[in-house]
Amino acid sequence: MVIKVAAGIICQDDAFFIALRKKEQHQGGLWEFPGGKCDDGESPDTTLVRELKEECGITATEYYPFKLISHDYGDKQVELHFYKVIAFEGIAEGQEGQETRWVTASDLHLYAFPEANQAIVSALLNVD
Ligand SMILES: Nc1nc2c([nH]c(=O)n2[C@@H]2O[C@H](COP(=O)(O)OP(=O)(O)OP(=O)(O)O)[C@@H](O)[C@H]2O)c(=O)[nH]1
Ligand SMILES: [Mg+2]
Repeated sequence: MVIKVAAGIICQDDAFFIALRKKEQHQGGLWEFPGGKCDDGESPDTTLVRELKEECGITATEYYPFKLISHDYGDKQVELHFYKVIAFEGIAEGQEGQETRWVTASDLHLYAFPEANQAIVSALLNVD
C-alpha cells in the first residue's frame, strides 16, 4: 500500500525550515520538511495545512505544489506531495520537541535527508 504524504518546504527570506525526525520514526535521525500522512479521503492540501499547524505551529496561507515524488523504501512505499509554502501566519517552531533549523539552499547539503528528498534538495539548489 502506498502511503500518501504532504510536506511543506517553508520559505522565509533565503532560508528553508527543516526538522529532525525522531529516532523512533520511520527514517528517524534524518532531517525532513515538516508534514505527515494524509488521513483517509483527505486532500494533500488539507493535510499540509493541518500538519504544519500540528508540527510547526504555523498557519500556511500561500502555498503551491512543488514536486510529487514516489519512493519505495522497501519497508514502506510513499507518495510525497511536496509544497512550497511562501506565506504563513505565526512563528515556525517545533511543537513536538523536535530540533528545527532555518537553512539556506547552499547549506542543505550539510544535513542528512531521507533518500526520497534528494531530488528536492537538488531542485532547491537550482531554483531561487
Ligand atoms: N514529513 C516528511 N516525511 C517524509 C519526508 N521525506 C520522506 O521520505 N518522508 C516519509 O514520509 C512518511 C510520512 O511521514 P511522517 O512520519 O511525517 O507522518 P506523520 O507526521 O503523519 O507521523 P506519525 O505517523 O508519527 O503520526 C514517512 O515514512 C517518512 O519517512 C519529508 O521530507 N517530510
Ligand atoms: Mg510528520
